[in-house]
Amino acid sequence: MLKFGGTSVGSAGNIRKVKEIVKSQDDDAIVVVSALGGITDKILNAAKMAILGTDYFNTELTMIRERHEAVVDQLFDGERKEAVKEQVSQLLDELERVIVGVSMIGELTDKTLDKIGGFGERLSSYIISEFIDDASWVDSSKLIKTDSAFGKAQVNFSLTNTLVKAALGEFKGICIAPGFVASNAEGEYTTLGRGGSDYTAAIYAAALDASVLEIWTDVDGFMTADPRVISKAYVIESLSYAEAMELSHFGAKVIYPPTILPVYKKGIPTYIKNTLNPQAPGSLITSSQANAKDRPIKGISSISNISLITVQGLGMVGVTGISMRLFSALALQNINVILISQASSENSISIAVDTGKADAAEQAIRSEFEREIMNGRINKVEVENELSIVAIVGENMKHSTGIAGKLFNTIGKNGVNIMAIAQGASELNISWVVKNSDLRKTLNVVHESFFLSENMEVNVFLLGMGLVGGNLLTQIQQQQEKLLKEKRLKIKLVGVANSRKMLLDREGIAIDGFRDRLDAEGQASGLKAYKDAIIEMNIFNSVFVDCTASNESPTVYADLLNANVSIVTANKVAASSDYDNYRKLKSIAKTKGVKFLFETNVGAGLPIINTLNDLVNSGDKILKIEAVLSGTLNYIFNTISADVPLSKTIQLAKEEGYSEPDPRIDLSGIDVVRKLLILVRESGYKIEKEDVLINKFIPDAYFDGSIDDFWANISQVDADFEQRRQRLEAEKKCWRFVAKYENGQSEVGLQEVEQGHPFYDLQGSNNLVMFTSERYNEFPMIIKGYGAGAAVTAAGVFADIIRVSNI
Ligand SMILES: NC(=O)C1=CN([C@@H]2O[C@H](COP(=O)(O)OP(=O)(O)OC[C@H]3O[C@@H](n4cnc5c(N)ncnc54)[C@H](OP(=O)(O)O)[C@@H]3O)[C@@H](O)[C@H]2O)C=CC1
Ligand SMILES: N[C@@H](CC=O)C(=O)O
Repeated sequence: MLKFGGTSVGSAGNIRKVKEIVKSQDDDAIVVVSALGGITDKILNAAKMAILGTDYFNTELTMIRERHEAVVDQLFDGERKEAVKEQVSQLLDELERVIVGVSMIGELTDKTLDKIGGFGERLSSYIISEFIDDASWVDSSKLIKTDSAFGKAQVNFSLTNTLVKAALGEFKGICIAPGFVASNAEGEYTTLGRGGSDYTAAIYAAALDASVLEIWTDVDGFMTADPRVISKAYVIESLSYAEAMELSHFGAKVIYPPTILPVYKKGIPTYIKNTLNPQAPGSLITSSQANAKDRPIKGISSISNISLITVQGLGMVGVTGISMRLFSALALQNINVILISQASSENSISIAVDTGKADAAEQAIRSEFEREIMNGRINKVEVENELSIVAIVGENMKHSTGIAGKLFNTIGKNGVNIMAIAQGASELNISWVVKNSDLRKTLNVVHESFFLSENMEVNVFLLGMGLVGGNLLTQIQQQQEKLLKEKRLKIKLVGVANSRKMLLDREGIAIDGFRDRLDAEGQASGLKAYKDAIIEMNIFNSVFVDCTASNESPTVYADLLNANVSIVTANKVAASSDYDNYRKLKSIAKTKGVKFLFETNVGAGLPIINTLNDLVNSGDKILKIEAVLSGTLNYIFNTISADVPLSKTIQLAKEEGYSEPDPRIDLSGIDVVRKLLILVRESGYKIEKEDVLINKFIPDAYFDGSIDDFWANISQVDADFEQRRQRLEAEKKCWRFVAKYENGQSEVGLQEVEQGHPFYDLQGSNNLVMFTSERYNEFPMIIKGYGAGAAVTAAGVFADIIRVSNI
């Protein structure tokens, strides 16, 4: 038993493929076909136009005729072509007569719609039966008998089975049959519902005890999720009837849901195959038990444009019959309830319905419970629109504990609000309601967290692509493949911005040539615009990476954290801002389950903050911090000599990429104050920058003007410094800019350090931190190494980004 859908028969080229597939069968075959893709919509549209009294229906009819004639022209030659055309033309004339009739009497009943709705299948099945040599044709409308519920008739299976068996039970060869069409006891046309051709094929398959049913469509099979939303979705090799039924109900439009029941009852294996890619293995639906090794969930599906109606009232508690009245009222209005969720207190019940039916549903409920609403026993009938239902489906969920916990934890961490939840006792399906705007993110996060996808993805929004940001991108580019291969971690750049422009692409921005693309395609930016765009994009596992030295960029952190975007920052401004702000940011991150990481704020790529956190978290108490924390200053004091004056060393530190974009931040001691503040705070103490004593070594006057003034004047201090340097050299001492915290006292300043002191041999731009703690007391813990430089800093930022992924 084979069935080909609208796209599969949508053109002459595809019909040729259908013929090849059918001919390659080594058994007898009944082949059910849909109308040429899009034709049924056109027919129904023509009818609707006719009743509206517009002539547009003629245009639709002409297009329908031309499409069929073109297919016939391409498939047939000579006399055969003329004969087929003639037959097709007669069917189209008949269709036209009915539609003209509709236009004349101005009435379009469900019965008429059923009469004309099946013309597409009658036409396509006739053309294909003529095109496949030796194929016969059978009229499904004579064999599939239904009641008279025009539009979505119910099949009379006992009569249908008898008729199908009588007509085709002994059939040998290839027989083509139209899908979708049926008839009632009076012989009037009925139809099986949109998508009903699948159902037709399943009805034939079950009646004839077919060895297999193949549904040929335009996708490779049931996918783990909608591939238009989740690029990593892949084909599910095999699934049970129950799983297929659940997935198709929840929006996976691969198969028409009623199709499953007849084949399930007879245990007929059913394949979903792709006509346009026949070699692909497809999906197999069988009754075989789920394999214990299978993933707990097979697929994720969703339905959009849902409304949630909540009926609430203390007067509902313990009152029998409320649910019965609610659902009867809806059933009377022919309203399908897609999801039900009830609080165990019985104080409220929420139902999800198609938004198109929401008004009618609300009215039905209000009128059914008019008395209870009047007397206050029911105090709320609330309708929320623009929602979606998401469902995860898998037989193996019942063998795995913690699925729901993991599911809702992951969704929650990504800031998606769940508005209602339903899970059947069979544990085959967990469904929940989210806002339409959260749908894409929800699907991605769920797909990812259940490892339906091979890789974990972290989506990076970068701010600032100067020295550190630029190096970071190069490192990501170099390491991307290895991380993907060995850690299954995909670092995806989805946004870049500098102070002028931003470039955003949820599918990923190639790092090669991104600067040119930012210039050419980037939109005008600003911090607020970039932040709003990030929140608006609402991408799962997002991280905002701040590689600027901006005082303003930290002002967007709180909003981003609140929107469940993690922050990784090389910028020290936030963590060294007011203590309350620092605490607030940490607290939002904690509440939202996202990360606020700033390891590079102290010692660049050195593992200082993480080590400090480990000490404190494991119960140690920091008693004293002594540190050289400025790469720039250490470099300056290691480089200054009789030949290289102070002003030149500052310039060199900038060129080496050690200094802040504005080196006055280093020279004034502000950079070290920021770092000390962060260390003291991370040690668990409250401190503000005003609490730190600064002993400056360059007079304030040099920092007051513009940066150009600074560069123009700074050489004035060279002579004095050279004198002081000579004295120091004679005393075999060196300068170190030291930060110190002890007993609540904090200070930073220039110190003259003697040989033998741990700071004395600190070379180049290195940093050194000594933590004296309760545990590391007699011998303090020392962390030492490069404390500045774009490459090591970028590596530290990179490590923080990887930390966000928790791998
Ligand atoms: N160098 C080092 O050793 C270390 C540096 N850091 C920190 O790393 C950060 C970056 O330093 P570095 O790479 O040297 O700086 P750069 O000056 O080289 O780069 C800064 C980048 O930030 C962008 N930028 C500046 N202001 C804004 C803004 N308001 N909005 C958007 N983008 C902005 C700049 O863009 P535009 O060109 O448009 O102005 C530029 O792309 C600093 O906070 C520094 O303290 C931390 C540890 C060590
Ligand atoms: N400018 C800073 C860079 C690292 O934080 C320094 O010199 O240490």
